[in-house]
Amino acid sequence: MSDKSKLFNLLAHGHYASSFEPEHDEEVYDPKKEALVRSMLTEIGEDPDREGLRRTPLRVAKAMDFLTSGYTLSAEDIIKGAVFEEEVKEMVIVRDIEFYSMCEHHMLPFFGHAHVGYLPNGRVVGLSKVARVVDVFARRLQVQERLTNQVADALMEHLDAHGVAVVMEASHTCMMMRGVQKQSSTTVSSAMRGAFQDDPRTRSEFMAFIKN
Ligand SMILES: Nc1nc2c(ncn2[C@@H]2O[C@H](COP(=O)(O)OP(=O)(O)OP(=O)(O)O)[C@@H](O)[C@H]2O)c(=O)[nH]1
Ligand SMILES: [Zn+2]
Repeated sequence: MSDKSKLFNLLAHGHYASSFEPEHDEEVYDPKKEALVRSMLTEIGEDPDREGLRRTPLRVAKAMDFLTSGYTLSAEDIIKGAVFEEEVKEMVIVRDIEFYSMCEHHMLPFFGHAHVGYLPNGRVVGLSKVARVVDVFARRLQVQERLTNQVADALMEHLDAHGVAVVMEASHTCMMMRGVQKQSSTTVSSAMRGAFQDDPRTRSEFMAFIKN
């Protein structure tokens, strides 16, 4: 423990609490990622050793791991862990599921809402799992269209549904903060499978539900 830490602990706690460390300079989370972030900071003309940036490589490494945690998750496991036999014949819709993803071109966030519907085939899935499946694919480097398709295909395959519909609406910060700099434009993508693709009335019913 440094002399400064000892003094801090003495003032704060009246003793040298060895478990309490006001400074965490030595904490290492992922040396390779942290070294990359440190280089990036240097390359953009920053001083990675100034106080505000000292723990930034570690924070960025942790944030990147969270934002790309979808690579380590399986939509199949999530869906199959909460499928229930249920004779439901009507469409089920989970709408306005917030999501945050990162575009693979600029590694900048895009975010918005997903609307997911399916026509059960004797089985329903726990509702939270629909939102979890969105996150499994959103927490990766993505393009919005692929993300939309992956959510639809995973549900179609593992739920054995009569049909699945996914509509995603998103704002892309790579189009807002830089590049073309359009603040208000949003992108809508859709993926229709089974009955939602084959039957215009089924598709219209879904579209009407998500508009309200
Ligand atoms: N289709 C699709 N395009 C995306 C998505 N996210 C980002 N893009 C686009 O990917 C394209 C990459 O184009 P490039 O010309 O290689 O990159 P750039 O020079 O940075 O382009 P600008 O953004 O126009 O400055 C851009 O048009 C982005 O708007 C996405 O989710 N789907
Ligand atoms: Zn982008």
